[in-house]
Amino acid sequence: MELKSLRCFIHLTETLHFARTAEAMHTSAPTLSRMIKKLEDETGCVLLERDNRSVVLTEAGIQFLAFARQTLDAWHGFKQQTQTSGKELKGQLKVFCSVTACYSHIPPILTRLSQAYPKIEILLETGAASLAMRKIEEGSVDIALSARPEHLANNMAFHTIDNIPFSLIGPNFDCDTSNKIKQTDTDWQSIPFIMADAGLTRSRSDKWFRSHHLKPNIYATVTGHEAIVSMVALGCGIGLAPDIVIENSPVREKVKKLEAGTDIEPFELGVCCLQKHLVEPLVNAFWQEAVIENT
Ligand SMILES: CC(=O)[C@](C)(O)C(=O)O
Repeated sequence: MELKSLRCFIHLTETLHFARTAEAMHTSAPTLSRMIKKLEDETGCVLLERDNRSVVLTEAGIQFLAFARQTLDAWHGFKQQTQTSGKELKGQLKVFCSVTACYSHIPPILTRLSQAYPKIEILLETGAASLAMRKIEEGSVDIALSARPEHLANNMAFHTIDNIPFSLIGPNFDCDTSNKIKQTDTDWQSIPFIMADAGLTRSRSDKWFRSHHLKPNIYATVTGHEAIVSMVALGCGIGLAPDIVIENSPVREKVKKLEAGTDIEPFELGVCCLQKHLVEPLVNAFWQEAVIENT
């Protein structure tokens, strides 16, 4: 039985969707199907009832899910312990953050960590900020820098390292969008909006529209704050993005902050992992270095 199959099985019990889990676990739907079939052969049980339209966990599947979780936790614990030889920490730590956080917040943490523990190997994965929590929940990374979500799951540990304002931005050059903004009595509803697909930015954008009694005219829905800034810089519309992303963007000169967005609440950027992983030496080492930043 392979650990990867267990991880995929756990993920599949959450999505109940082969294509979505296959994509998230970087495999194909047929391979995932074979993996599940193999687990069923090995356990001698039907774990999931599936037809063309739905996937349902069986009673045996529920029991196997508990087994899969315990096995992965035990494996995690074992790896972390054996990697701690004497006082010197070594081994791999999977970290996730946005490309922006790689420039803005990760460098001092990694510098301190590598000075204190030169044998820790950091596997740094970058991606849309909105993916961080899911990556941690599904166990594909150990620790992440993330925005504090509106509802923090109670199995998550989160420590704030910075407070970051959001800004509403528009193009800083002559174009349809900037002309519409310039009009007296701007009709915000007519201006195309570059919308975040998920996460806190999505909910803050929805909230901004609601509080101004407007319906967004969505030009594009994008994943990743960096993409919002670059689409605004192309003149496609206006959008909401964290200041840190705007300031670190190579196209920052092409966008400007709009007064209309000054009422949007800032957010907390922090270090985040599963509560139960906080005791693991490598996770804890990273956590400590991230927390110092703020004290
Ligand atoms: C939320 C977060 O990770 C950042 C740094 O603000 C971002 O990339 O958007």
